[in-house]
Amino acid sequence: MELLKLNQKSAFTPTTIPLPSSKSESNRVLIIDALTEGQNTIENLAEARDTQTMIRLLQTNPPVYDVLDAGTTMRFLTAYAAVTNQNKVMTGTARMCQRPIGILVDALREIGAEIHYMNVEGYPPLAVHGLSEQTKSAVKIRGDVSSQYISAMLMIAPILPKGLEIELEGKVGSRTYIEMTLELMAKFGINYTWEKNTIKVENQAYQPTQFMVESDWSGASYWFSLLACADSGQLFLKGLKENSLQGDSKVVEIMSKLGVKSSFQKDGVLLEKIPVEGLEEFDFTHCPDLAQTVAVTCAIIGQNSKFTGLESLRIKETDRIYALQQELAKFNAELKEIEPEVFQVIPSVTMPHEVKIHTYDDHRMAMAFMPLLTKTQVLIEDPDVVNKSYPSFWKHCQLAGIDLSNHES
Ligand SMILES: O=C(O)C1=C[C@@H](OP(=O)(O)O)[C@@H](O)[C@H](O)C1
Ligand SMILES: C=C(OP(=O)(O)O)C(=O)O
Repeated sequence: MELLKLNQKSAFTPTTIPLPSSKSESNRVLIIDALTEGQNTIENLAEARDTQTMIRLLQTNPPVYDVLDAGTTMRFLTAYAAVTNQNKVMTGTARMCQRPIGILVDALREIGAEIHYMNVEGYPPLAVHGLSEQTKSAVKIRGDVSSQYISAMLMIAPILPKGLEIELEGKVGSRTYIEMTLELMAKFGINYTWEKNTIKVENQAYQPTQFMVESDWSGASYWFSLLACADSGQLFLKGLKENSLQGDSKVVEIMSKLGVKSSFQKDGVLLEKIPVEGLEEFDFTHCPDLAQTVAVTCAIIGQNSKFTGLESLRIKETDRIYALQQELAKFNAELKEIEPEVFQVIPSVTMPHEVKIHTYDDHRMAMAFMPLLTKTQVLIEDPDVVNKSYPSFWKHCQLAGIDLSNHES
């Protein structure tokens, strides 16, 4: 077992963290680019494995699209393969084949795509046989499982001869990601309407565009957390904008209550340590990728808090609720379900001299627990797991002055 040892450190001198680019923005513009007739200029695509996998699959066009563990790549490429009328097998890691896709497959079948399950009904692997004729121009999609199904359908909508009307059914989670999809489509010349629960996109052409991918706010969240947990310090996060397309920019507001002040500058944001105001209730419905960061922060800084909107965490890279519960317990903190789907973070009161974090094939488990090094020595199992979204994460930790080394198990 590969282990990374992070030595305890609680003060940070001002440092600039370059940050990776957003994989969510990158994976959307890559699909839009593939659907555009004409030349786009896209700058700053993400180094994330999820994005590099998408680039490789689009460029090499193999008969089997193996997306590894990338949810957006699986969902977006399934819709892309259908609308471009291709025969493709869609597959991924064992975990990817346990992440549901039935809602997207149903929607694609409704508009005329031919798709078969190759193993278990509702889950990858899939055999996509394209969409030769659009049979319907309106679909209903439930919004409470994954917004990625809706984003996937929206991006192919302008290409469909009859356009597409999507009625969102029930509670809509990760709404900010649907907004990101539509705002990006608009930047590439697409008109749409979104009234109440119905989004409508007519048949129209994407326009060649110049686009620069922003830095990744989900990746930025770990640096906010580090400062929230530290005794003192300042960090400058490069390439973030105040008016972001990414819903995870909500971390600014959340962390302002947990001891981090953000000041936007021309080319990024300056983080400074301030007194904790305390916020007792957090709803992660629209920013699920921030939940682990904030849970660990609250557990470390002694902030007893209530968490809701965690439902989708169970079907991500791992069951993130279970994973958090197991790993928080290692330093005597808890994520306790106090009523159905309502959780309480009960902070740590005694800290062991060393904590070994298991990462469950989930990049966010490794990164979210890094700030624990402000209180004790930390060992991270399988540190390369960060490559999914943030391959330079440990290098950036070193830039921040963190002493880390490989450790024999
Ligand atoms: O569309 C996207 O880029 C994403 C949407 C979210 O997933 P869900 O919609 O499944 O919550 C998020 O968790 C994921 O990391 C990226
Ligand atoms: C859930 C995530 O990604 P995906 O669903 O695209 O695999 C994530 O990056 O935290």
